[in-house]
Amino acid sequence: MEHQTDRKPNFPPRVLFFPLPAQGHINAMLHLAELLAMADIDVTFLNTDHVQGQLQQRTHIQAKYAAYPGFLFRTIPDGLPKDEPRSGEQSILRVLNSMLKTTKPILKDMLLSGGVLGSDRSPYVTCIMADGIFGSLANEIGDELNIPVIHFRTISACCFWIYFAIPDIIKAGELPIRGDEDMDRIITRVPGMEAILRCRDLPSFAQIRDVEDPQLHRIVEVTRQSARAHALILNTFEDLEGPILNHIRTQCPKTYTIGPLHALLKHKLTKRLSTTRSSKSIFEEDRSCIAWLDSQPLKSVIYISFGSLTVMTRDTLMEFWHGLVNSNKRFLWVMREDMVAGEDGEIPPELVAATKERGCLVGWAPQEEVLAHPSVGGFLTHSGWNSTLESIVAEVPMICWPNAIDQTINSRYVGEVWKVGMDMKGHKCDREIVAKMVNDLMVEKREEFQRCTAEMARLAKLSVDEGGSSYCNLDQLIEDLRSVQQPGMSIN
Ligand SMILES: O=c1ccn([C@@H]2O[C@H](COP(=O)(O)OP(=O)(O)O[C@H]3O[C@H](CO)[C@@H](O)[C@H](O)[C@H]3O)[C@@H](O)[C@H]2O)c(=O)[nH]1
Ligand SMILES: C[C@H]1CC[C@@H]2C(C(=O)O)=CO[C@@H](O)[C@@H]21
Repeated sequence: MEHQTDRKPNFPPRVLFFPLPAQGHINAMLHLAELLAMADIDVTFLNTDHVQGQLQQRTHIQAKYAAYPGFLFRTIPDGLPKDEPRSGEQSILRVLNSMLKTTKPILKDMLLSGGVLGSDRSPYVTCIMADGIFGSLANEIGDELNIPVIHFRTISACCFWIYFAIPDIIKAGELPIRGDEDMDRIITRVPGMEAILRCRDLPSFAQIRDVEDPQLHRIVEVTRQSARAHALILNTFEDLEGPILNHIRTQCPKTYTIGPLHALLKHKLTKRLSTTRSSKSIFEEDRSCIAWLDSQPLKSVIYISFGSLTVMTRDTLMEFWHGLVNSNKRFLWVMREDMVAGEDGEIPPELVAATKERGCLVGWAPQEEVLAHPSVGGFLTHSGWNSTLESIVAEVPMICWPNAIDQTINSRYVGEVWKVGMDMKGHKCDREIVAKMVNDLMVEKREEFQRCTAEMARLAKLSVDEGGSSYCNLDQLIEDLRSVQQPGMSIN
């Protein structure tokens, strides 16, 4: 069989997407993959066997993307036994570590075997679009096979930049954190964030008590690898994170900001008069909540979702529930079946019963549609990056209950910089606080937030409209992908 490395030039470009197998990563990368497909760039979307199985079971993804002639799904093992649990934050770290150990030779083999990742019209991968968290692995493969690599990091620019700055923070003696009483100390060594960043706002992996922490060092290393990539893509927009992006570009000059990607995709699909929406979720979407929302008054409902990975104790869940009930507001709550930790994880039946009056519980919602619904007036969120962007676009103010990863810094920016919501971090998560914050968001401070959410939503929409920064950056990225050096001229 012909090798990728033996190939003759002049085939059309084909971009290989390689996301971390987690919902927030798959969503963002599928949005971009579709945008490229719309621009006649062929795409191979590489999912793990496990994720592709879930998507096939719960969505019409294969049929939907078959509408794009050069769009292929391919799969790769994640290296874990078939029956190993893969839900929740700890599990995704296990999956990540397993893939970092096992994937490289398999992926390299796939790339070397002509046609495995391509089709007749474009048999060879001309660019690897790797999730930034796979950045080191992807750079190694790119170097060895002479294929350009672009990193798509699905977190906020703020979080990316903090990881980049960690060695300087440590050198300046501002890390480690020295106990709980240290959490309000300001970290001054991140350029562009000199006065805003407290220890408690650092990404969770950076809230270390030991500077040798191996997990943090792996994340810092992978982040710094983006400076070696052909380009870096961030799902953000200039008017949101401009000052930080200027700093990032001192290290990663070719940084494309093309977000909010879901809004850019929607804009382009609408222009094509193609507005049918379909699920991309590895969870079973329950659309009954849309009918429920249809029967609620304007902006009366608070929507609650903690994303695809958050796990909480039953006690925390009960505090949220009592707080919501005591707030007297209507609520729509996404309660994943794997969301409550421990064996006692079943949703309390009394919760389900009492909620019926003024609430609606679903296992997984069509979130973009929910946030855009006129009945929704607030969002209690874990501050995952996709949820944050979706809320900004929908002009819905947030209460942030960040749990881990980048959520701690995203929530700080939501509360203190963009002023489109309130940060619960640092407050005890009890029913009084929850009820008060819900009331503040939905009633007392509603008008105050409205001004900022309306302005930020306006800027987000401008960025994805024709001539806007993200719209133009996507065009440049497409040009770049069409012109990147054809691979396969040599094996290093
Ligand atoms: O009922 C639901 C709940 C969520 N979503 C969607 O699922 C995605 C969730 O993504 P995100 O908000 O980013 O949260 P996580 O699933 O927790 O994402 C992980 O990945 C993100 C991107 O790297 C990080 O920002 C988060 O911290 C990390 O937990 C969003 O697009 C939501 O619209 C639904 O469609 N239905
Ligand atoms: C499992 C988490 C490890 C870090 C990943 C990440 C990142 O890009 O830093 C973001 O979200 C999480 O899903 C990933």
